[in-house]
Amino acid sequence: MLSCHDLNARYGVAHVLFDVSLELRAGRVLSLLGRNGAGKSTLLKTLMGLLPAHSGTVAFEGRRIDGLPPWHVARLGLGYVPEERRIFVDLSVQDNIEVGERAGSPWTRERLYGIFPALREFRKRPAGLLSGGQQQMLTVARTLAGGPAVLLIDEPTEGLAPVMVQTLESVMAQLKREGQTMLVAAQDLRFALSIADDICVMNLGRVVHACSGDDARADAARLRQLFTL
Ligand SMILES: Nc1ncnc2c1ncn2[C@@H]1O[C@H](COP(=O)(O)OP(=O)(O)OP(=O)(O)O)[C@@H](O)[C@H]1O
Repeated sequence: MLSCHDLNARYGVAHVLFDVSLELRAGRVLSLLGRNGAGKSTLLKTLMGLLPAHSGTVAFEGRRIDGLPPWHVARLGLGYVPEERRIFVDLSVQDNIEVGERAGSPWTRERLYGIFPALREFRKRPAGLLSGGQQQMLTVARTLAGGPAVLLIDEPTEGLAPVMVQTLESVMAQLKREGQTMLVAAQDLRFALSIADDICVMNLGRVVHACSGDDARADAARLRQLFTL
């Protein structure tokens, strides 16, 4: 469904992604693991067209999308939840979701409220009054409201209290059960393993290991080693 091949990306003269290739299949969750600075965020930005690919290709549903502007990539069906939560703090929770809504999205507001009950409860509140974890949920819900075929999420558990991490984990598991295709960048090995069908480990801008989630869960110690290279 979404793939890249020999992707290279730079910030100015700094070469950050090196020949990255991966494939995300429909209905699956790919966890992109790597410690700080491994290149996960840069990869998501490059897939979205927020950072131009220096070389290599990105394809979505059989069509080249590298070189397209981010709004076009989003319209084709890629939804991006950046690491920093970009909610409209003065708008209500409901209005924030409405901003993301697109006609024909399978993720109707009622369905989203079913998955994120706290958002239903606080729907009239200004979004700026939500906790960090609830703001993270709102960002995910707003992106889903646009009906993305693929959801790209950057470090969803970063900076959240353990109880919120658990909530988010069960939300992501439910999204997965409902067939949402996802690419999830994470440093949290336990979280990444809990939802992954497939795993890619990045280090210093390269994919250093790729395997199935089942293989990774069977030998988490080896994965931890690779991950901390
Ligand atoms: N805007 C930028 N300009 C220059 N270098 C950058 C920029 N953003 C990131 N980098 C560098 O690119 C490399 C990859 O960073 P990236 O943020 O993609 O890693 P990451 O795996 O997502 O880690 P993190 O979890 O810290 O975001 C790092 O060496 C980082 O310092």
